[in-house]
Amino acid sequence: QQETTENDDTSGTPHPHADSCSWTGGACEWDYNMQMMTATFLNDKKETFYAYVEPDVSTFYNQSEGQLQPVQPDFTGMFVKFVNMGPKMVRVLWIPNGNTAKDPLEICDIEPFGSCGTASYPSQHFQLAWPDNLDLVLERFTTKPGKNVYVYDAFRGSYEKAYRKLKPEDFQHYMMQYNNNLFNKHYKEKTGREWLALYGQKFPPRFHMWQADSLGQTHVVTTKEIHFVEYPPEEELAKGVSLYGPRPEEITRNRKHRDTHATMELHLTVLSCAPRVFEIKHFLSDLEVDHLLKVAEQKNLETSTTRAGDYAKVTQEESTRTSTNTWIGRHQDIILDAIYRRAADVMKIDERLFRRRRKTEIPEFTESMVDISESLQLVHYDVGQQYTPHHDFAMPRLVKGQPSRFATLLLYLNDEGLRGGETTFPMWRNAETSKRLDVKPEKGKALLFYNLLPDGNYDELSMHAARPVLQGEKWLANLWVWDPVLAHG
Ligand SMILES: O=C(O)CCC(=O)C(=O)O
Ligand SMILES: [Fe+2]
Repeated sequence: QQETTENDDTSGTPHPHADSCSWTGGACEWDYNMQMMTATFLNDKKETFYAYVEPDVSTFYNQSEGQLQPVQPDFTGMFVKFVNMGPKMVRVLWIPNGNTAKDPLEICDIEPFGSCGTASYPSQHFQLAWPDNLDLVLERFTTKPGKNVYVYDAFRGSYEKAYRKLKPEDFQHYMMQYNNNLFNKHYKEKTGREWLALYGQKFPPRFHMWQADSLGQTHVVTTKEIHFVEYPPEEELAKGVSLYGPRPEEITRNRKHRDTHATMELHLTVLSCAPRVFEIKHFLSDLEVDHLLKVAEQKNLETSTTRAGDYAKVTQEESTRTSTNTWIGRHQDIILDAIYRRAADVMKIDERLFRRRRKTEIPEFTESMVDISESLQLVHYDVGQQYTPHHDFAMPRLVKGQPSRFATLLLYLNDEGLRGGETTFPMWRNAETSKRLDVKPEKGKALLFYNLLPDGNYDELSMHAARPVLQGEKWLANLWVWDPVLAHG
């Protein structure tokens, strides 16, 4: 008889937060790769946690475990997280090529007891200093493969000393990071991955996450948000949509500009299992694509920054993101509203979460009345422009709920005359090739990927890049969905 151990498969086990996610449109399904683990903290205090354990690569090909081996990617990049366990702001500096004679580059400032991070490579040299005295180096780090987290601890691990020196609130934050480091050890043992999130504060993501069991696996979504096929009159578009969503009769009225069917099917095809990447062809109709481009033309595109609307401001070399972009909201017109609704359907998330809500709408979502989606970001790349490897998440902040970018939906708006400009996942896990996974832009196609894992950790493998455009131009729209909300009020 088999002993019951903490390694038991948890499929069939109720979701530990089932009570709080019944409204999410199916997210209470428990991911079958979640496994129970125990972490030990100070004074031998133990806590259970459900960790996401990456399935054997053979299963990505529908073969039994152990049949195939993962191929080491050519790409050697990695994510690096810096933690500031001190009461003062700390600046992270990068010394390119280890050349200290040159001026180091500012990577990010870390709030007291906070963290920040960047995509990097092994054998890179970083140093930490107070922003007002960069010559006093607090800590130096050289990155190593497989080691993502680098901690500056002002009290060198002595929580007694921290207790004596810090205000109670600061000490509490110190202990959060202290416990997080302890948790990371257990988590790494269990999963082989480092814990990039911050332990002990929030639910795992409660929004639906599509399974990506095997390459080519397809999920079918039936949506009422059928394609627009003829242009609504300008007056209709100019009216916009209420912040709380259109009234039912407005939806009926705009239906006459759309396809004749009551519903349409969208297919999400798995391109990668780890990270989870799905391709959705014909997400947008030609008319909808034309509309987005028209809206973009009416705006002045600005040079893109990294992680706009986000917390960690990463000011790396200027060449990381060379495109131009602009933001457009859901409420601008009925076509945009329909695109948001369709996006919500494709993610199996209630569309009302993609806008502001009245108090009576989804009261179970207690975090905030704020939307979980950002404005659509329209991006334009000319020949030579690109976005170098990066993650769409930013490191957790010491705020309730620890909001983060959960999913990314990319909408490709053109392909004719375009060479290059692929979206690429250089860290994807597979058993066939050491090459990156390239996704070719195709007009109207969407790409969905998750930046978080089902257990709430940040997925390092979700690293991606936009390859340089070689010929023509590239137009793209980005939709980011947060867990739980962007602006935590
Ligand atoms: O342009 C692409 O294909 C990817 C863009 C991207 O990763 C981003 O804007 O965050
Ligand atoms: Fe991105």
